[in-house]
Amino acid sequence: MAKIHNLGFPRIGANRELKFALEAFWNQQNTKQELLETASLLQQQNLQLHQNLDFAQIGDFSLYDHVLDTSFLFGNVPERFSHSKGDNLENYFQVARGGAQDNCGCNAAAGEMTKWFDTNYHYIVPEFNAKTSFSLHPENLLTQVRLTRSQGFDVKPVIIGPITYLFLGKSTDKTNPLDLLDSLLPQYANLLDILAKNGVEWVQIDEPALVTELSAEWKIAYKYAYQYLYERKVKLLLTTYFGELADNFDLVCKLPVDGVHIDAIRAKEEVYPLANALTHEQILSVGIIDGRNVWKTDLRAALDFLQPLVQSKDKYLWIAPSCSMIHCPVDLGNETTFDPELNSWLAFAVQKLQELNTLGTAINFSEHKVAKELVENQTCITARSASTRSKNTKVRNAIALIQPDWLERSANYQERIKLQKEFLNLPLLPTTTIGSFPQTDEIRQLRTAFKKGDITANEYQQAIKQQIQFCITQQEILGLDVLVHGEAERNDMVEYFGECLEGIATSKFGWVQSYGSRCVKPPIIYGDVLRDKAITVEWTRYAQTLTKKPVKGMLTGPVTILNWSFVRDDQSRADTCKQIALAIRDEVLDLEKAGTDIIQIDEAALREGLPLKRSEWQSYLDWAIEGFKISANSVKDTTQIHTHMCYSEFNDIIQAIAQMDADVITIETSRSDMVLLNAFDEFAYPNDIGPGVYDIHSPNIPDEASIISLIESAAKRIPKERLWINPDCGLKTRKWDEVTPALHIMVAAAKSLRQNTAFA
Ligand SMILES: Nc1nc2c(c(=O)[nH]1)N[C@@H](CNc1ccc(C(=O)N[C@@H](CCC(=O)N[C@@H](CCC(=O)N[C@@H](CCC(=O)O)C(=O)O)C(=O)O)C(=O)O)cc1)CN2
Ligand code: MET
Ligand SMILES: [Zn+2]
Repeated sequence: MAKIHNLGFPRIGANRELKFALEAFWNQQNTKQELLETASLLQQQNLQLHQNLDFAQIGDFSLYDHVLDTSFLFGNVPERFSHSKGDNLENYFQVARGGAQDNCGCNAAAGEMTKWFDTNYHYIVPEFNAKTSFSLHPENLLTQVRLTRSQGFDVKPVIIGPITYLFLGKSTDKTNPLDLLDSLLPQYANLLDILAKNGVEWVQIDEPALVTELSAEWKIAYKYAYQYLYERKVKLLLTTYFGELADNFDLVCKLPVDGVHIDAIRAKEEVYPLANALTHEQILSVGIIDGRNVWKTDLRAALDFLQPLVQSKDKYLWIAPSCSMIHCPVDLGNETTFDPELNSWLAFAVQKLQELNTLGTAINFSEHKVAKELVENQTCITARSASTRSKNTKVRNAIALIQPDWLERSANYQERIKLQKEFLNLPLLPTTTIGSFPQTDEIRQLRTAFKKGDITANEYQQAIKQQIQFCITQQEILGLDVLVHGEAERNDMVEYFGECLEGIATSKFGWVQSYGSRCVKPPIIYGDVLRDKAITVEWTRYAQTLTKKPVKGMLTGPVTILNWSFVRDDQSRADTCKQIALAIRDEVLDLEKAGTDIIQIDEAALREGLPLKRSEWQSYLDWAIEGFKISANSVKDTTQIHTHMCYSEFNDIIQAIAQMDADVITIETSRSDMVLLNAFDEFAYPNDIGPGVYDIHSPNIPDEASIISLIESAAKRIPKERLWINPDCGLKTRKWDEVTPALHIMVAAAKSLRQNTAFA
């Protein structure tokens, strides 16, 4: 009998119940009690969905972030929060969101946030330094163990493994995180023993760092750590996901654990070799259902793939999704707007659990028992591959006609920028913003009313135009130099383009947690991508009629649309990227025709999309950069192309960024005190740069002196003639009463430097 199990389930709720409960709690609109009740209800609902599995996992639920939970589990709370007067939960949210008073009475900065491997999920980065010590706080986990066991489930706690935990953290001094291993391991050992005492047999210990390229010291640390944890009273299932083990394959095979989970979607070729390399009694857990995408599993193909393992591993075979399903929307059953054909191609988390059950029954009992499910599944799979819906001749012909000279601007940057400066007549240190202005409740409610049919398209458009007008007026008053329309018409920078392009579907409830209470609805790219009509031109044109200052056209780039969507699995990402690039190119050229002189193409996810293994970077960068160039570089020399990237660290890809040849790039630098600009300086990056001068993720209003000092510090690295002044990122998550004073101060700082003869 093979066991079936899950690695993790979405916690946000099918209707984002957790998001609303959290935000109400933070706004003091509900009590801690109410928040915890919602959380416990969601956990109960999730538990019921796991009834037919061999285990119910716990520890995958989190009120904010599972990495932050791990930091609290091991007592690793940054020192600046140690004076917090609140209870444990308040303290937890302070680390997540900032705001508590630190030792000197200042607002303590939130823990840094960064993306979880190559997903669009963001975690709170553990902080380490020479003084870091660990202590065990397993109470929450134990409560879950007891509660779940009392309902008759076999409980499998999920914890992040010690090496991945250290790997994900950052040192705030020069301490090597691995130096902390000796003090961390006894706490893990304690935890495992306590879990054993509470009736736990198996613990899932997540070590996704094993799919990255590890240096010798990290490999040694793996051996050391698992030797240390060897022969505890619980059994360990070492879970790897998001890619191949590659160089770490032998290492994993030799670790003294009771079982290994492998991602059979992304590391399919390694599954049989792993089966052969493990001892017969070691569990092999095969992640056969894609936890990162929304396509229905080909159950026949899965069964055929598993069959030899069923024979050879017998009861030592387990079956699971490839990774935790937190990266998947919750329930396809809630969707009402997909047509039946598309709907029949899809599976969200709830449906993936059903697929898992079907596979389990087929393997453990007989295929007869699930004959109906298997036939239905096969019908959908065959129909999808035969469908003409995913192929569009118009798109394929257009791709064949791409000319090499579309990828390069006619004149080089030096010549272009001269023309643009004359044409646009901008001052030294031009001020601008990254695109979005506050997405107020009013704007969201408008959109919801429009989508529900409570207001007409015309009423909606008029109302959005009023928002644009308000936004332009505010920017005029603030004295910004290059304006934006504010993106009020967009629910999200990626979803919006998904809604407007052919070959891409958007869901109604397909929410996926991005960080904390913030969610996204990644579009579903199911076919060839076509832009059959202009998307942003009318909004931009309208905004430009309201002002004499230039209004930047605002687009999301092809790589970012690709990386933040669910992507079709029947053609390469590179090919899909090229199709989106053509669609964006058409939009760029239409904007230009409509008189837009500055066009920004956001590539926030370009760097984020780098493969986990460095050896795969170049081939990704080749097609990603090509995609950007196709979309951007066919414009006239006088048209100024901007791009924006958040999430820092450009050192290792600066050459690729230079190849994009955007006239201006705006980046996130304020939190690093402009140190990130060193990459641009050392590489002698030639084009204009707008290093973010204040952090939009914080509600704090920056002060003028600190902005001036950041600009001066930037000017030491980049000639001032090439500097732009802007915030770090878009302002959509902020409130107007935060944005107005902050931008006022930013503009004042730029003006004061222009007048300062020592500077200008
Ligand atoms: N795709 C994507 N990935 C990204 C980013 C990004 O901007 N986009 N930024 C980075 C950080 N991630 C972020 C992710 C989400 C949000 C965010 O603000 N999300 C919003 C949802 C945005 C959205 O789709 N809004 C809908 C609103 C839907 C809604 O909530 N409507 C209410 C209606 C309001 C009412 O009637 O009261 C409801 O349905 O209940 C819209 O504007 O149309 C949220 O969670 O709150 C911010 C940053 C990295 N990854
Ligand atoms: C995550 S990058 C955001 C870019 C977008 N133009 C905005 O201002 O919101
Ligand atoms: Zn950004």
